[in-house]
Amino acid sequence: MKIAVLSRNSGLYSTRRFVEAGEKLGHQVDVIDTMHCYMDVTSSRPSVRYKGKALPRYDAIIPRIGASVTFYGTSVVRQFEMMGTYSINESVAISRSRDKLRSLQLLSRKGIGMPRTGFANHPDRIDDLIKNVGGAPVVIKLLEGTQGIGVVLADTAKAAESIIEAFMGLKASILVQEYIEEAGGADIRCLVVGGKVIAAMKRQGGPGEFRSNLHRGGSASLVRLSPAERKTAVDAAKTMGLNMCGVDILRSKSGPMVMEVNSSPGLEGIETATGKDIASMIIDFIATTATPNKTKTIGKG
Ligand SMILES: Nc1ncnc2c1ncn2[C@@H]1O[C@H](COP(=O)(O)OP(=O)(O)OP(=O)(O)O)[C@@H](O)[C@H]1O
Ligand SMILES: [Mg+2]
Ligand SMILES: [Mg+2]
Repeated sequence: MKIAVLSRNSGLYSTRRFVEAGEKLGHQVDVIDTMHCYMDVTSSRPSVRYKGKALPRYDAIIPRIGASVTFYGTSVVRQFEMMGTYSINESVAISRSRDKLRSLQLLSRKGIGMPRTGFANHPDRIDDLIKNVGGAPVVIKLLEGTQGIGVVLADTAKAAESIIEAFMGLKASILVQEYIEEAGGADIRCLVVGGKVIAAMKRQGGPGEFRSNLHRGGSASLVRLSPAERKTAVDAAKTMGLNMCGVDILRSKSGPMVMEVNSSPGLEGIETATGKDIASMIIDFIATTATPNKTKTIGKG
């Protein structure tokens, strides 16, 4: 097969691993810089142009769309879909999961466990917003944050109000969430591919840190999932319509709670923690699933 990895940087661990694994399995794998693709969207024979030439026909693409380039990146994926190229994750599903508001609304509608969450743009009654998710302590998150930046734990209602006011002053959209203390500064990353959890790891924050992000000094280890956790991860992936994703779960007193679903999950942490060749498992999934001109929208909303 001819596979393209849409990635801004061919030196990234995950990108390199897809190329390595694909070539080992006998496929041709090219890395295409998403942001350098351009296209004639009105042509009756859609194509993607790159560095002065039309790209050859690929059987499948693996989009690795960073959060900051979601808008343009998904439009490039859409163009490939119009050409009949199979994308492991569809453009609509990527957009859906990127929008935290939209994805939490959809997950909640499907009855998937999640921390009580309030969204606000500019509430007149911040005290009510906090009370509505069960009162302090609460976690306040910037809608656009990643790597744990912009995620704050407020111990008291007073602290929460000041933090929310500060974010509002910066015109940032925020989310206020019940703090799941019993998670103990850890979360579980479940890697779902083709409706199955193919790998999972526990990430534990450093001492005194409630955020488990590896970028914030967290450490990863192997974990055994309960059947309920496995089901939650698979249901979340299905709700988002993603064939490949990382589902982040908190272990709470009332069962697994989904925090977010990531459509471009990194491979380094999870391959290291589990010792599995995950890149090859993903390439294998593509090789058995990719059918030309069969891009269909899975998931709703
Ligand atoms: N409601 C909560 N209760 C307890 N811990 C939480 C809660 N929300 C987040 N955390 C902790 O903070 C970390 C960062 O939060 P979250 O994943 O929402 O932020 P992010 O900036 O989107 O990170 P990412 O890089 O994973 O996208 C989580 O991995 C988890 O350990
Ligand atoms: Mg995130
Ligand atoms: Mg996270």
